[in-house]
Amino acid sequence: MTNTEISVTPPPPAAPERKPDPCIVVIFGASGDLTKRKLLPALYHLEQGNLLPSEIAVVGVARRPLEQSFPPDMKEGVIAGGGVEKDDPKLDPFISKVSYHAMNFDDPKGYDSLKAVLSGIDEKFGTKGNRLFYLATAPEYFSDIIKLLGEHGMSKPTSDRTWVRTIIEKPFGHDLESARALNDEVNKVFDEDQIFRIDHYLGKETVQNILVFRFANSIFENVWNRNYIDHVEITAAESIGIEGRGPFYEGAGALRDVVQNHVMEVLSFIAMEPPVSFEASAVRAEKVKVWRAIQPIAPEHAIRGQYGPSTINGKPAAGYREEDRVSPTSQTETYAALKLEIENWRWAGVPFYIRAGKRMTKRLTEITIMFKQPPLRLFKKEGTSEHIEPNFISMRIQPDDGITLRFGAKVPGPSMDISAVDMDFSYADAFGPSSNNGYERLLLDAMLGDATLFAHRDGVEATWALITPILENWKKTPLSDLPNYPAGSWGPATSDALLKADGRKWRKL
Ligand SMILES: NC(=O)C1=CN([C@@H]2O[C@H](COP(=O)(O)OP(=O)(O)OC[C@H]3O[C@@H](n4cnc5c(N)ncnc54)[C@H](OP(=O)(O)O)[C@@H]3O)[C@@H](O)[C@H]2O)C=CC1
Ligand SMILES: O=C1O[C@H](COP(=O)(O)O)[C@@H](O)[C@H](O)[C@H]1O
Repeated sequence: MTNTEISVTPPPPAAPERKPDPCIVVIFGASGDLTKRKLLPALYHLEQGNLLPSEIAVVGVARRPLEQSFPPDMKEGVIAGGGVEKDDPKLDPFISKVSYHAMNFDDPKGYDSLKAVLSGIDEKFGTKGNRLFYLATAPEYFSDIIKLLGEHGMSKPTSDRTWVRTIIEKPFGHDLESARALNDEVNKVFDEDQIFRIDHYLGKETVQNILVFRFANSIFENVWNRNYIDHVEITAAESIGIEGRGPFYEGAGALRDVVQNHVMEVLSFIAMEPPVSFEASAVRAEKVKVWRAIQPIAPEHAIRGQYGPSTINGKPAAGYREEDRVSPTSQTETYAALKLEIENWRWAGVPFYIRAGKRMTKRLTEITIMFKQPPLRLFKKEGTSEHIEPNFISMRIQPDDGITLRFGAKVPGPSMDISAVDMDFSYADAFGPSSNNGYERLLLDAMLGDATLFAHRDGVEATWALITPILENWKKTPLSDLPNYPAGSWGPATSDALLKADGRKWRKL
C-alpha cells in the first residue's frame, strides 16, 4: 500500500474572536487531577492566546489548605501539574488571577465565606458579578454543591446584565434513574440554559471536524448512508490502565466511564442528520434522534472484558485485579464492545461496532467508515475470486489527528493489478501543532454562553437509556473467565467473535 499526501490550502486568517464578559471561574475540586492537568493549563492557554477578558479571576475550591493542595505555593503547584510553560512571561500575570478557597463541599459556612470572597474579587478585578461554577469533583458531590449554591443565593444572576452558569463534569449519573434524579436536582436550582454538562471529547478539534467534514463538503454526504456504507467501527483504545483511580473505576467500568459519553457523542456526530443550523438546540435535537433510533442492545451484542497481567515492552504489567484499591475478584469491565443498530432511513442495516478499553495495544481513538464492494468486479484476476480491498475513510481523533481515504489504484505495468493506496490529511501538517486538550474550547464556549458542544438533559437520558439495561444484565450475570485479555492486547476474543458472526473483522489499527 502506498501513501498519497494531499496538498493543503493555508487556512484563512482567523476571524476576530468575541471575548467573554468579565467573570470569575470557580473550580470545585481545584486540587484534583482534572484541574491540575487539564483545566488550569486550558485557562492558561486561553490567556496566552489573548482569548480571555482582562477582568477575569479563577478561584479554586478544595478541602485541604493551599500549601498542601499546591505545594509549596500556587505557582509552583500549577507548574508541577504540567501543561504550562514555566518560563513564559505570561505565567505570572495568569497566576496573579488565581486564588484558592479551602472548604468542605458539604459545609454550609464555607459557602457563606466563598460568597464574600467572590464579592471582594468582583470589586478588586472588575468581574461584574458573572460566575462560572465548574464542578470538577467526584460525581457524588454534584447534587450537594448545586443545592448549597442555591441555598446561599449564588445560583441566580444578581441583575439582568449578569449571568451565572455551571459546568458539570461527567459521569452525569451512573444509570438512567440516577441521571434523571440528578437532572431534577440541578433543574431545581439552575435553569437549563445555565447548565453546561461537559464531555471533553466535544472540545476536541477532530471531533468537531466530523461535522465539518460531513456538512461543509458536498462530496461525502451523498455516500454517507446505507446504500454505500457496509458498516462503521469506532475504537477508543487507551494504553494506560486506571492510573491510581481504583475506587472511581471500580464503580464505573468502561461503559460508564467512556462509552455512555465520549463514544456515544462521537457516534452521534457520525450518524446524525444535517442540523438546520449550528445552533445548540438544532444540533442537540439531531443527536438525540440518533440515540433514540438505536435499537435495544441484545445481550449477545454487548461484550465485556477485563485486562489480566502481562508483559509490555519487556516489563511486567499488573492485571486490573492487582491494581491499587481494586477487588481481587472484581467484575468491573475495563473493555466493552457493542454492536448497535440505528433503525432509521439512513442507517437501517448498517451495523455500528464500537469498542473502548484500557491497557490496549496502543492509544488510539478512531472511526472507520467501511464502504461496500463495488457492484461489479471488473478487475478480478483470471481464475481467482478474491475481492479487492473495500474503500474506507478513517478519521483519527487522536493521536496523529487526521483523515485517511483508502482506495484502489492500478499498479503500473501490463496487467490490471490493483493496489490499495491512501490519501492522508494530517492536522498537524496542515495547521501546525495544537495545545488544545478539549477543555479550552469548552471553557471558552461556556463563558460565552454557547451550549452547542455541551450535553443536554434529553441526550444524557437517551444514552443512559441505552446503556442501563446492559449494566443491569452484566450485574446479574457475572463472568467466570475474567480477566479475559492480557494487558497490552486488543481485547478479548469474544470481541472478535462479535464481528466474525457477521462475516467481518475489526480493521487492523
Ligand atoms: N482526571 C481526568 O482526567 C478526568 C476527570 N473527569 C471527571 O472530573 C471529575 C474530577 O476528577 P479528578 O480530578 O480526577 O478527581 P480527584 O479525585 O483527583 O479530585 C477530587 C477533588 O475534589 C476535592 N474534594 C473531594 N472531597 C471533597 C470535600 N468533601 N470537600 C472539598 N473538596 C473535596 C479534592 O480536594 P482534596 O484534595 O482537598 O481532598 C480534589 O480537589 C470527576 O467527575 C471525573 O469523572 C473527567 C474527565 C477526565
Ligand atoms: O473521561 C475520561 O477520559 C479519559 C480519556 O480522555 P482522552 O482525552 O485522554 O482520550 C479516560 O482516560 C478516563 O478514564 C475517563 O474518565
